[in-house]
Amino acid sequence: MSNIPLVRRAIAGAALAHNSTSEPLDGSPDDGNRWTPAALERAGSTLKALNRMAKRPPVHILFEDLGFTVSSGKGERRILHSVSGEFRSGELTCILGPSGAGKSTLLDILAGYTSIGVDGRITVNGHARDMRVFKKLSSYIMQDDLLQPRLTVKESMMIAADLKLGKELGKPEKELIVEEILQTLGLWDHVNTMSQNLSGGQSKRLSVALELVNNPPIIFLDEPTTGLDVVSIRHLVVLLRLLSRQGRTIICTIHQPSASLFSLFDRVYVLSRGLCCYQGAAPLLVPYLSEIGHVCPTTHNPADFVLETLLGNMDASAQMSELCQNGKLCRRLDRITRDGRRPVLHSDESIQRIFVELVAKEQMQKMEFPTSFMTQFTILIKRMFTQNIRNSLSLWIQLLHHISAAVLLGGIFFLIGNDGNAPIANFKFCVSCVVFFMYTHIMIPVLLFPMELRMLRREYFNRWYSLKAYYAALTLSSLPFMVMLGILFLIISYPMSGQLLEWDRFILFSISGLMTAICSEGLGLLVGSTFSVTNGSIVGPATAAPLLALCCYGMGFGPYIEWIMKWFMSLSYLRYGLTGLCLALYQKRPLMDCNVDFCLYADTKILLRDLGMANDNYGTQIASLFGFTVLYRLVAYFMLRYRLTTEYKSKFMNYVTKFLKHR
Ligand SMILES: Nc1ncnc2c1ncn2[C@@H]1O[C@H](COP(=O)(O)OP(=O)(O)OP(=O)(O)O)[C@@H](O)[C@H]1O
Repeated sequence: MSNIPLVRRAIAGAALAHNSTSEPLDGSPDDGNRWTPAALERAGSTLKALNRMAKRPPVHILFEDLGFTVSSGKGERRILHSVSGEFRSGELTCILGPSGAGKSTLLDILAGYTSIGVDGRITVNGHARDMRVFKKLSSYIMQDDLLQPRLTVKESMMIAADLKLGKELGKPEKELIVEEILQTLGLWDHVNTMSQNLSGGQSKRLSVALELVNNPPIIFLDEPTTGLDVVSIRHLVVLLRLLSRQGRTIICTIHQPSASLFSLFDRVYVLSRGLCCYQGAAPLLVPYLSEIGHVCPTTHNPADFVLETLLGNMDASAQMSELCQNGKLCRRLDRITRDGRRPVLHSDESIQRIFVELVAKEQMQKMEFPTSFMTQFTILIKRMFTQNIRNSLSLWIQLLHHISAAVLLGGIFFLIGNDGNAPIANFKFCVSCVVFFMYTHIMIPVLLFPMELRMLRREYFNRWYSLKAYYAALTLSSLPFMVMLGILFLIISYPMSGQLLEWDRFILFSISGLMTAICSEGLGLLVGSTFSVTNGSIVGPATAAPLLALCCYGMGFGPYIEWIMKWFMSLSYLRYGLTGLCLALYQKRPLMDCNVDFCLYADTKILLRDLGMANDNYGTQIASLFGFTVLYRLVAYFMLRYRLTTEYKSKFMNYVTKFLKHR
């Protein structure tokens, strides 16, 4: 039996009880009436499903002299100035600071999201951070709520569970975990709501919920409370605190926590102007400030006070940073915390031993992701199909676009297909078909993929699936729609334009047209995965235009095309598409009808000669189109990999730096 209502009541009770008290900031004894950490821990024991999963070792993160520099045309700019600090398991830490202080930057670096321009040391349980292992242990909940718009809350959660938990748990257990998380975050009433219809706060909660599914030992959250109402904020922070009590290391940035919220955090890391101004127990922030002459009035929220102090006094950041040695003093400050306030889960030595064993185990494991390639591929292709089918407006637009374009082309080139006096017009029909397939399929990924890329970045970074599985699913998911709509276009335009009604010609014509479409989508994907929407919408057509010009070059003087132009034309995949279409229509064909005295091109051999296609072979055209498709998709894959993988970026930057140094 599910104990979900109990969970929700327990957490809500703990949060409300806390809300209704005016407990001192250094914590309160558990007197039975007021909220205390112990009361929260009792509530935590009701998180049965999540508790059952908490088997992984605690993780301590230590960073020393961490710096971050960005380079721009105007020179270098230092964002983080050699900050140090420590985040421990079993604690909920809040990174506080004025806007632009470097909070998100620090979180990005600690989570491994940013690695270029970073200097300093990061150790995990006393060992240099191994990103391969670290990524398996951590989740990063980013500021943007990037959700699959046409999936319901429950569907999104179950997909996350299937991808992140694999076969570790059965469907009933996964459902229980999903229900528990959704109940806890107040989303249970919206399980059947499409993500695109959720409010801002609900979307935020769902993006947090998705990353909690596998209950990772380290959770980074960038501004998780943005857009939430006070009650939801409290529920979320209470949940995070409960999770930390199970031995997790939870670090989040929060803009301006209220006083009661502030007291829920175990530790605070204050950043200002890229300097660490305080790191230590949350209750000790006020005494620390008063020791250095900034006395916080009793009625004041300590979080507001420290921000006001840092913003109001230009020297305060430097003064405070110097006092805490830019974060190096954190351990000493920590020891000042009175016994019993913070649960000590393991000694450092035992943690290190367990961790070494875990790292060795993880490194031995060949499987980098919780599920196999096939499982990821199946889940992802199902998700993509579901999303495509549910986007009915887009399907209707595409259907209308294909039908109207087919009718328009059929009308313009009406019944000219067998007219020996109008072969050039029929050639234009073939060019129009190439243009139609090209622009339709280049522009869709150019405009849509950059948006999808942001979602992919989040899921890929959090190791939901491999890029290969995603890319295979992406490549195949659009194929059925493309083929069906393309055939619909051809079924209308081919007979309307009066082409020979022979099945083999129609099939060859369709294959050439559809291969042009598939190849164009590959090129669109390459542009979409390399450029933003704005730049891509310029680069896409700008790339297509010369390819198009090259594909029609030589019309009327085929045998006299210069060798250099022939070479350039061979670089345009559209030339192969167009030649394929022309060969399908004109090869091995009887004389065309001629209603005037003389039709030069009634013999289609002469037409093919003057188009420069006399010596071309249909199979070669299709093979070349296939080759270009593979090439574009491979380059798009590597571009995507380069953009998503920080390791690739750092390796590339290292090579560049070495190269420049040795010159
Ligand atoms: N890649 C970058 N290039 C140039 N400047 C950057 C880059 N990354 C961060 N910055 C700058 O570093 C500073 C800190 O940015 P960051 O996003 O970490 O601030 P923050 O403390 O999270 O602010 P907020 O609370 O407003 O989100 C900002 O001034 C930002 O413009």
